[in-house]
Amino acid sequence: MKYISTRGEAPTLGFCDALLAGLASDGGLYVPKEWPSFSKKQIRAMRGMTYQQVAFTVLSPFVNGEIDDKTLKAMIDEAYGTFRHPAVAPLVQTGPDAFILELFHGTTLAFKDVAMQLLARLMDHVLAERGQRATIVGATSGDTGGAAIDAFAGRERTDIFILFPHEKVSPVQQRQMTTSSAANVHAIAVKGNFDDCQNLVKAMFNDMGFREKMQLSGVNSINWARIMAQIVYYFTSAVALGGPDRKISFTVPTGNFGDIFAGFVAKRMGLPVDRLVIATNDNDILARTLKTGRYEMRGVVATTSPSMDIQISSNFERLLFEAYGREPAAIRTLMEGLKQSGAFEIEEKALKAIRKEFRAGRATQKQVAKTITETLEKTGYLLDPHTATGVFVAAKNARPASPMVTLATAHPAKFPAAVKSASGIDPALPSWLADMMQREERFEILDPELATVEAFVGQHSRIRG
Ligand SMILES: Cc1ncc(COP(=O)(O)O)c(C=O)c1O
Ligand SMILES: N[C@@H](CCOP(=O)(O)O)C(=O)O
Repeated sequence: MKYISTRGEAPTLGFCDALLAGLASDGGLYVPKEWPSFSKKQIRAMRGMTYQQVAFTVLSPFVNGEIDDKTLKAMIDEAYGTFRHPAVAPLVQTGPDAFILELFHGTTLAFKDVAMQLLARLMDHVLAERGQRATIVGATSGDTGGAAIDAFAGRERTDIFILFPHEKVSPVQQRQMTTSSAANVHAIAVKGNFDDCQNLVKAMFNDMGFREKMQLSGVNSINWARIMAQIVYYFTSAVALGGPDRKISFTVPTGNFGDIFAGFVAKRMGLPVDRLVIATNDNDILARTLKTGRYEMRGVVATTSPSMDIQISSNFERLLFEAYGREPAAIRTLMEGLKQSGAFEIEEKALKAIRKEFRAGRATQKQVAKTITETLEKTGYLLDPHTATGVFVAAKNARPASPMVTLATAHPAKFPAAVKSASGIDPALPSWLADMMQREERFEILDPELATVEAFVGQHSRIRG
């Protein structure tokens, strides 16, 4: 399997090189040259497999033998051995056809752990084999940062720098990033929003001198391996509900479009998926885009689901690439428009292709709070605000007698203020995080300027700038 850039001007890479590259050198995102596919018989054979076995089956075609099977299996076992639920990603039924896919049983209580625990092991392995080191830079609206720091803390071959929006993440999210005692971990509070953080990370990658000198690598979902690992739970959950012999719908709380893009890939790989529903909060750029065909940035508003307070939805570029028939020139034009004017129009044919695959809806903060209250009253299930966004939108897009799975992307204890105000319940942190709010914090506050951030990374990475 080879990997190509959505902008068509970066070298084609194998799996291990794409893994270390993160962003392509032309500013695009790597995608597999073709989608591997499974027959119904092969998908049926996943019934009764463990999560780890399905992961190996689904990921193997992407890794393509660049890591031997025994080593890959061991990494998968170790990564998912860190999860606190034996099923890794269990399903909970909350209505006759309504299901919640719990993706928060990892160490930092968000779906990011699913991919990040594997990514850290994959990177470590490839760097060790090559005798290389890497400087990892990442942007977070709250969850990716904690998951990445947990997965990479103390690793000998990597230094990790996580940029988060100052005073715009929940206290639990912040402390998951700022209380690590590992010397290779650096949390940076940027005076700006998540889009500023993400733009700074992309700008560091696009500064070729800095990129090469620091041997930059990325752990955001711009890195193909993140998406790859997230495809697995679409297969495990669909198969548990009778797939591939009936179609399952999924609603995904969406920000950077990585998680739902993984669902799109699962469908491309042969999984019978009925509806794929994008759920946004008040930062509804994706819902507006599907309705109007115009991707248009507006100011980010702070909501009770801060991890989805995003306007520049990176992985939408991967979808555009598919919708435009994998034509990189078209993607270059669209992305140039976004850079110049903060907007672009999607041509009719591509928009039709997107609308064929996706639906979208938005939940206001009031609707999110009401969904938390009512779901608790009706089912006894306590939702976090991101998942509640999904549950609200799922209800509007469900079909009678057809299973709808909403992805539960975070544990309610990560967002206690919003959860308590809607439900009256103060969700407790699990035992391993119980002293989190008492731990000492260590982080740097920086202006959102490329030179400032590069100088900080250059001074503190063990690969000296
Ligand atoms: C809790 C939570 N839910 C949903 C999302 C949205 O996921 P994605 O960015 O993959 O669309 C994020 C982060 O992006 C998140 O942290
Ligand atoms: N919500 C995310 C934003 C970054 O998303 P990623 O999936 O591209 O890493 C976060 O929690 O940081």
